[in-house]
Amino acid sequence: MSSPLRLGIAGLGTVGIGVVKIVQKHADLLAKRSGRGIAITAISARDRMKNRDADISAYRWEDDPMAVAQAGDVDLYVELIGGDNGIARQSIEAALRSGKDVVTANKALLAMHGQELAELAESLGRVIRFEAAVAGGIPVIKTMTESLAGNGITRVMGVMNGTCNYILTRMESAGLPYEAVFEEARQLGYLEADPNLDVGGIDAGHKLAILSSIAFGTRVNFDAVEIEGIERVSIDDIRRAADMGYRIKLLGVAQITPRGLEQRMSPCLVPADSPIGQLAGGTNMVVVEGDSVGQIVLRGAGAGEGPTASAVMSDIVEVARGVRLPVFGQPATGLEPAQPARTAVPAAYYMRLELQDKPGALAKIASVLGDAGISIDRMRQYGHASDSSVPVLVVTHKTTPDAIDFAIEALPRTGVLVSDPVELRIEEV
Ligand SMILES: NC(=O)C1=CN([C@@H]2O[C@H](COP(=O)(O)OP(=O)(O)OC[C@H]3O[C@@H](n4cnc5c(N)ncnc54)[C@H](OP(=O)(O)O)[C@@H]3O)[C@@H](O)[C@H]2O)C=CC1
Ligand SMILES: N[C@@H](CCO)C(=O)O
Repeated sequence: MSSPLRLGIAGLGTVGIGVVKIVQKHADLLAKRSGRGIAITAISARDRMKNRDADISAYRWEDDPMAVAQAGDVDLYVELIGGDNGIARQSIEAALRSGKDVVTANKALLAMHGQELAELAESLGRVIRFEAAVAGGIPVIKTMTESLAGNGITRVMGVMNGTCNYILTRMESAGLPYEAVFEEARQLGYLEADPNLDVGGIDAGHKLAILSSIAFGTRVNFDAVEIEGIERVSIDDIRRAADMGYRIKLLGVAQITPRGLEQRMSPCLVPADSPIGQLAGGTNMVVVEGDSVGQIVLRGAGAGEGPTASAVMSDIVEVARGVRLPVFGQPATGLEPAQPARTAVPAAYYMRLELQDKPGALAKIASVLGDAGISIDRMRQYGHASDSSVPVLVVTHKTTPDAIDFAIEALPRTGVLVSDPVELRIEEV
């Protein structure tokens, strides 16, 4: 057997300690599968005195991750600190320049600076692997770069933020408003330190931008992702959508169109009986469509110690085996800058309107939709919300986002709405 692969791990939080535990628990199995031992030599985190839930006394402690990144007795630098810049980025660059390969779970960093890092790594003959960065334990990066390498990818979509999926499914099952479930998620420790990364759709947008790059051979471009979070999803919409056979999911969709690359992360309605509609709690799902393979559906835990460390370990074993792949599946210098395109693919839409209960109100709504070129598929009026208002639901036939924008702007001018109209795209999944 060749000499062991020596790891330097920076970041000993949820994921870092998970990796330490697997290295310790499965030393023999990992050595057999890799053809060489896997040994931790150096570690770093902020607080040396913290109880780590694993015995780390055998490893050399460094206060500064840069010392791990540049250590002579480290072959592979495992960055599990996080953050889209700062020490995570500096230490990865230092490790590459010191002749080390890198494994990371850092989706924010890859979404923001993936292209520069990939070019640096490849110019130095190094690899960066990041299976854990998208959908935690689900092996989507390897599936796309390796197993689907023979396919033209036509569409990638999925639910890629477990916290948002937990909030949305819990709102429905418990009949609780968004604010109450958000607080519950905070108590359970599901939210990122900055909760807006989760509920604002940013974390999921990072993941979608990474997948787009691999799928379409384009430079990762997070700024071009159209993002809307789940904050405006109300319990009313969840109930009404359910009545009509739908569930609301924070859904990411990326596809190449003749106008350019569409990437959007937004709350959408999906059929309740579809695989995505059935996805409950913190679970993730990624759907990839290829021109030869058809549709692939991957489902599993998108976060947490075990699942995320499992994905990190798969990268470590890949490096130990001597597998060397370009960061985004093809040489970084050959990745095309994609023309960003605003979503224009037509879809059906759900609209919830709170109307004054008076003669002619519905006719005015129908007239605005007609003027916008929107055809109504289904319309349902509910019991009175108050003495003077009534909720009306509309499901449109397929129409364009531009037509919907036109209608949403025009509807308040009818003078029959008692609150702002709500519209959500219905995605075919
Ligand atoms: N948690 C999850 O389920 C998932 C996480 N990820 C990604 O994995 C990475 C790690 O996440 P996670 O383990 O949850 O994060 P944690 O917050 O649990 O851990 C972060 C670790 O980094 C250490 N750290 C922070 N700043 C510094 C610094 N300046 N110098 C040295 N060490 C530092 C912390 O030290 P100390 O412990 O002393 O405070 C801690 O050990 C992130 O990129 C995250 O996005 C990806 C998928 C899922
Ligand atoms: N905050 C993320 C963690 C995993 O990336 C989520 O909820 O999915």
